[in-house]
Formats: sequence, structure tokens, C-alpha cells
Amino acid sequence: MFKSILLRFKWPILTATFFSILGALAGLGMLKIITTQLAALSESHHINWNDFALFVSAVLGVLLFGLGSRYLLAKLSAQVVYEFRDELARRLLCTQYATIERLGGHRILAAMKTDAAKLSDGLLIMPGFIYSFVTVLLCLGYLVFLSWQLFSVVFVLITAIVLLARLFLGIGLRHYRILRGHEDELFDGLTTLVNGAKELSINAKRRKFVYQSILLRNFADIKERSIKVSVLFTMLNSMASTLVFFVIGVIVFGAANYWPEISLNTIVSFVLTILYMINPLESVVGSLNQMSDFSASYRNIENLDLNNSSNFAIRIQNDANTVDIKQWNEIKISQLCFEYENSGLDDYHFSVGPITTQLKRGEAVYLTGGNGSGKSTFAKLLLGLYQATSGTISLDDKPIRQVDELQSYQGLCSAIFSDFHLFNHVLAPDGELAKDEDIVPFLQQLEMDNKVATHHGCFSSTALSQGQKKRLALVMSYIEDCPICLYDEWAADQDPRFRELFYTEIIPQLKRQNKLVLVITHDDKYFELADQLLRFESGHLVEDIRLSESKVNFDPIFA
Ligand SMILES: Nc1ncnc2c1ncn2[C@@H]1O[C@H](COP(=O)(O)OP(=O)(O)OP(=O)(O)O)[C@@H](O)[C@H]1O
Repeated sequence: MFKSILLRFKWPILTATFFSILGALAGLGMLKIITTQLAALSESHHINWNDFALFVSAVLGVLLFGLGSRYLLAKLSAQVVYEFRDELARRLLCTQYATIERLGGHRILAAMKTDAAKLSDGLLIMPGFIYSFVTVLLCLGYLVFLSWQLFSVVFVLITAIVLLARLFLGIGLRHYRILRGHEDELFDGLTTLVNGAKELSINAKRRKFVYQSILLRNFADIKERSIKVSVLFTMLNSMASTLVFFVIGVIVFGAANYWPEISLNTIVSFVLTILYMINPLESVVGSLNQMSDFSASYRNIENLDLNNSSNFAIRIQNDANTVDIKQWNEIKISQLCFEYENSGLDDYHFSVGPITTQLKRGEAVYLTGGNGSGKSTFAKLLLGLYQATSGTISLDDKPIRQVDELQSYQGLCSAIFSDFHLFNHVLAPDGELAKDEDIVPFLQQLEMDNKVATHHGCFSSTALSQGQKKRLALVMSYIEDCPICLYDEWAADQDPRFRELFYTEIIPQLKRQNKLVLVITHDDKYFELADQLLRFESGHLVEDIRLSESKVNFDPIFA
């Protein structure tokens, strides 16, 4: 993902690198003029105004080319960070729900917060890094030009620094990867702390266990690793700068003994160039630390195995634009099977199916069965959240197979899962924010108008009881106006009056609108109101009953 983004920006990168080269050349020119002037001082104390003008031009060159290159690279970094975030969001939106579920929310959140931030930081140090790197390379070139004998000493020592840096980098990277694993655990622990706040507040033993055995252990691991990583890079940094002074010493002492033919002027130029190189060299070595962080985060994001974003256009398209499947009468399910990759226990994989049945539009289908019998799994399979291992789902006789068909099919569905997320914006069928005047009647009918107001299609608050949140989710489902509605234990959190209202008025009303209403329920008191009853046991459909057609006709007060 990252390489493709960088490749697209190769011209700005090359231009900025060219500017860096010009800046570094101007810097070397400035050095050359200073050393020439130093040599001239021994003969005359008069200022050569031409040389001075050249010197000022060189200083201006350093300033302007340096600024130009950093400006270009900083702009580029910001753009690459933007594109990277966009690409990550697109990938996440294109990734199947089953993959997200398998990866685990805490890992994705940690990657989005920690890794994306580190990648951005890494990109933002790029301008400085590239500029410094180019300067160091040109300085080295200039040192060869000044004296290859002295450079050979520098070369040996620099090779030693590079080998040492590689060794340290390898160790550092290994520690970084382990550190990232601990950071994922930290995220998981902190999420538990927030999500389990109620339980932890009243249970001192659990509080102690979570704090001591999970959090503290994790904090200690992170501390230990972080110390190792920062000691490694601090050592590398200070060794690099100390070695530079060692190099200068070796040159000054060695030149007198071994290369008496090398002039003082050359030695002074050599030493000045090395001194000039220290800052960029330190910056390059310092950046290596962040680069390791960058590279560990990059691998971590790539390892998440999110889908590539090539079908993003399809994913964000309105269903009406893809395949027209407005006219249909029933969903035909044939030999549908699914198996979880991992059900928690290593040797146990829960599976559903094979399931064969028909679900008719304009009817209420109740899905029932004991806890863990596979009702919700079947519902997710039916809505295309899980990919069937075999079998087909067809609208009338048209199987749903292609991505765009699935997209259109999912566009027909509106669902409230038992662990639903309540968005605060209400969308109309056209995908735009719904009009307040369309929302208010439903709020009134579900007795939520005294709790929540709407403003430009958004709820004023979602800090509500679970039952109230479900009513708002139902308001949204009504406004979305989809022909297939799935409600997973919606009534479980409702008071008896609303539960009754749900089964006897809301569902019949939806049926009258020719919708297929799928209701996952344990409320056997209302089973007789279903048109079809599907009973699950250990992932198998053990009963598929079409109930009597002579239904009670309730008065539509929820119109
Ligand atoms: N994300 C998952 N990964 C692996 N296995 C899972 C996952 N979710 C559920 N399962 C397995 O599927 C089984 C059925 O779960 P499902 O949620 O479909 O049951 P259910 O009939 O809806 O139960 P309940 O009435 O308790 O909501 C579980 O017992 C579990 O073994």
C-alpha cells in the first residue's frame, strides 16, 4: 500500500532530492570558500570582495535550496500521510465483517491509533532525513576529492559505524516488534477497563486481578522493552558522534606521521567538512530510531491483512446503481453452510447448516432455539456478513454471487443486532440525512420524543438506556425503509408494554408494507404470530414450520 503511494509521488520526491543536492553543494561551496580564505589569511589580511560575494551567495544557496527542499518534502509528507489514512480507511471499509471480527477490534484500534500515528510521525521526519542523508553523501564525496588517503581512514571508521548501526537496528527492530505485541495487549486491557467499568467498580477482587495480573504485568513488559529500545538507540547515537571526533583525532595525528605530503590546508578542509557533517549525520542516525518504529508499524498494518481498496467504489455506491433487484418475492436458501475459523477452543469449530428454506416477502419469520444454537450466525450469513462455505442464497431464482450483487442485496437489508452500534445520524433511503419532520413522528410513536430531539437528521443524544437505544435503532430502521428487516432479540430489553407493541403492531405494520421481517426471539408467547418459525439446534435447522394463515388482524395504530 505504502510503496504504491510513494511511487505516485516519485517526481516531487526527485525534485526535492535535487534541491537537497543543490543545498548540500552550496554548503560544500561555502566550506571551500572558508578554507581557501583561511589559507589566504596567512599571506594577506585584505578582503577579497569577489570571494566574499561568492561566500554570501553560497550561504543564501544553502538557505534557499534547504528551505525549498524541506518545504517540498514537508508538503509531500503531509500529502502522503493524508493518502495513507485515506487508504487505510478505505481498506477497513472494504474488509469483510468476518475478517474484522477475526482480527479483533482491539488490534484494529491499536493499529489505527498507534501504528497510523507512528507512520505519520515517520513520514514527517522524512524531509529532515532525506536532506541530511544527501548532505552526508555529498560531504563524503567531497572528502574523497580532498584526499583519498585520509578518506580511506574515514571510510574504515564509517564502515564500522554502519555495521554497528545495522546490528543495533536489527536488535532494535526485534524489540520493537515485541513491544508492539505488548501495546496491542495494553489496548485490550484498557478497553476492558473502560467496557468493564461497572463490574470492576463493584468487584474489588476482579479489580485487583485486572490491575495486578493484567495491567501491571503489561506495563512492566512495555517499560522493560522501551528501556532496551531507547538505550540501544541512545548508545548508537552517542557512539556515532564520539566516533566522528575519534576520526578527526586519527586524521590530525595520523596525517603528521603517515602522510606528511598532505598540506595543512587540505587537513583543515577535511576536518571542517567532517565537523560540518556531524549535524546531518546525527540527524540520520537519530532518524533510524523512528525509522525502526515506522517499519514495525508498517509491517503491523500490512500484517492486519485488510482487503485492498480496489472495490471501494462499489462499496460506497448506492445499491440502486449496481444491480436492480427491487422486484423479488422470496429469498431461497439452498444447502447453505458456514463454519467459523476459530470458535475459541482450538479443536472446536462451530458450524451452521446445511440449511434449505424459503423466506417470503410480506411475512414475519421467527428464528428461535437455545443459546448458542446458531441463530445470529445464520442471520449474519443471510445478510452476507459471513461468506458461506457452500450453498446459495437466491432472490427468487437469482443467486447472489458477485460483489455488486451482494452489495445490492445488502442494500435491501436493515438490521438491529443484539450488540448493535447506535449511530447518531439518521439516513433516508437516498443515503442523505433524513429530514427532522420525517423522524419526529416515529420518535413520538416509540415514545422517545421527550428524551431525544433531532437536528438536521442527527439525534441530540445517544446516552440512553439499552431499551431506549434499541427504540432509536428501530426509528432508523423505519426511516431506511428496507424490504428486509432483521431484529436480533430487539424485544429482549423492552418493557412488557413495548414488547407487546413490537410483536402485535410494529411487525404486522412492517409486513403490510410488504417487508420480510426476520425476528430472532426467545419470546414463545408470541410465536403464534409468526408466519414461519425456524428452530435451530447446534447449528442445524431442526424445525421449519409454516404457521396457520389465519392470523389475527390487528388494527394498524403504528402507521
Ligand atoms: N465470532 C465467533 N467466532 C467463532 N465462533 C463463534 C463466533 N460467534 C459465535 N461463535 C460460535 O457460534 C455459536 C453460535 O453462536 P450464535 O451467536 O449464532 O448463537 P445464538 O443462537 O444467536 O445464541 P443466543 O441465543 O445466545 O444469542 C457459539 O456457541 C460459538 O461457538
